[in-house]
Amino acid sequence: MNAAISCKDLTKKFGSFTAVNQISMEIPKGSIYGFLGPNGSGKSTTIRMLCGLITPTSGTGTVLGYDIVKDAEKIKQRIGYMSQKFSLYEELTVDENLDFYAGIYGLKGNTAKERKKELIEMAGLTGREKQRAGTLSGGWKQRLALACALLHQPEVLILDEPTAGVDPVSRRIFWNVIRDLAKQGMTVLVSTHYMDEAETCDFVTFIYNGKLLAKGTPEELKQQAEQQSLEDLFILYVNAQNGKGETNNAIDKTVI
Ligand SMILES: Nc1ncnc2c1ncn2[C@@H]1O[C@H](COP(=O)(O)OP(=O)(O)OP(=O)(O)O)[C@@H](O)[C@H]1O
Repeated sequence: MNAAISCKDLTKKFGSFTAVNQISMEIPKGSIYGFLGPNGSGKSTTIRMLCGLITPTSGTGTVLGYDIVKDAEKIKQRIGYMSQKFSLYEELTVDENLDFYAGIYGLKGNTAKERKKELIEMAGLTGREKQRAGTLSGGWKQRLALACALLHQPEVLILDEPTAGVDPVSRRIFWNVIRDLAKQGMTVLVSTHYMDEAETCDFVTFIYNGKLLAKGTPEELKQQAEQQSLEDLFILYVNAQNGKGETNNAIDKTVI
């Protein structure tokens, strides 16, 4: 498989606590890969290791062929990353935020100007260039953060709960942009708590207590566990792990 991101037995311990426990996965180029799991299950920690922001305790991984430990700086230059906090400068305008990130990515002159123009249009921010980021609503902030993460035309986009706290209309607009990017060949790894978003991913994984429980296409996983929706499946996994609630035998077929 032509994987844009892959990892094997990726593990992160904080002291004696294991936040991520031997996660292995392969994310094909040009796919949208959903990362699902309850709060504190280890999604952000895994994402931060893959972005080269924190070092794994053990295990290996590559992004676009670069080693996540040895080539962390190269990975940071080649991917777009959007954290839960959006990383915007609230006192700066839309234009100034984009200029700041263009500087970080080494874009200059006309290249920077043209790229900014394209992204302002893509994000639907036309007319708001002089507005301070701090005064934008959640949906606009989110799209500005996405525009900043895309300035250097990354091949891989990593989004950590990009739509948390954003209204349904803005979420839909955001996902239309993400799907367009994937159609153009971008690989997208996205963590989310929204099952409607997960249903439209090409592949999903369930992570719980730092462990990867299942992975596959949404259809495969639902069929194997005989569930109508990913939400039902998600609840089933969590209950099965906690040894409570209703479970079914079919779940054994999907759990890794
Ligand atoms: N720097 C750290 N030091 C100690 N513990 C940490 C650190 N970072 C994360 N953790 C712990 O690791 C576990 C996994 O956290 P993580 O943020 O990866 O989960 P998550 O699945 O992204 O959760 P959420 O959906 O709430 O964002 C949590 O118990 C968290 O408290």
